Amino acid sequence: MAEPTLDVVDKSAVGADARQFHIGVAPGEVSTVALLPGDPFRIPLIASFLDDVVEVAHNREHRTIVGTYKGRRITATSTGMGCPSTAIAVEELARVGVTSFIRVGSSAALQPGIAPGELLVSEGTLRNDGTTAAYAHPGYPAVPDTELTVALSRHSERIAAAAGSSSHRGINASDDAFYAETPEWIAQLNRLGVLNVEMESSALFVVARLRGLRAGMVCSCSSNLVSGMSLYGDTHGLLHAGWLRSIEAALETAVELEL
Ligand SMILES: O=P(O)(O)O[C@H]1O[C@H](CO)[C@@H](O)[C@H]1O
Ligand SMILES: O=c1cc[nH]c(=O)[nH]1
Repeated sequence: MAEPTLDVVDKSAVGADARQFHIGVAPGEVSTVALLPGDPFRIPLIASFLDDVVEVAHNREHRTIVGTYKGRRITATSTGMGCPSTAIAVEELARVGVTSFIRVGSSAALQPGIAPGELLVSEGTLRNDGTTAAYAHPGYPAVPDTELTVALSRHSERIAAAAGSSSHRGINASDDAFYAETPEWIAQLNRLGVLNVEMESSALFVVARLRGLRAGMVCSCSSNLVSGMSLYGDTHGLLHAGWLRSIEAALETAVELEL
């Protein structure tokens, strides 16, 4: 029997000029820079810094707004949790015109002396995720844009210090499985000097590099996994204050670098 002829789809060429399938955004509706929280319910926090805010779309976990900060157009889109939905958000935002991305997330500290609400700026990500394995060799580094990271770190340090808090910079890990972070894994990351762990930056940095885009990340510390400080403690107010400082640092970076 003859093999059926397949008309195989090339996804790299799909939908570049259309309303995007997952995020629901069309070309021309967003700015060149996007802030990326994980949680759609954190989009209003970003909106509180902006003027003339418009909601562009809210489809699945991806809520998108556009507004202005100090005269610069700013987009914010929630990625949802984890690398699969983050890779989709970055791919689709790039198709509609975004060229720079700053993740404003939450993350658990892996070194002693870091408290909830302190800021954590990424200098690179240990890729403990499955999504980026589909994109690149295991040795391919997940690294943020250097110029963006230097500016983001400077603004984070200034804004944290003004509030009597701190900002740290270093290598973080991206895990896929929040509840499979065993004590052994946490101790191993700590011994490697890894500063913090979250779940999205691996995809953000790898996809951004492969597509010629700029990316960076600043997180608010949610808990400290080597100081017995659990997520379920009374730290939400501190985490929230850190989110506000991380958003301000990201916005100042976007203005300074004209992203
Ligand atoms: O608060 P966000 O930005 O979602 O970040 C962190 O919180 C979630 C886990 O609780 C993961 O998405 C992790 O990366
Ligand atoms: O991956 C993560 C993110 C936040 N907190 C954790 O404990 N793990």
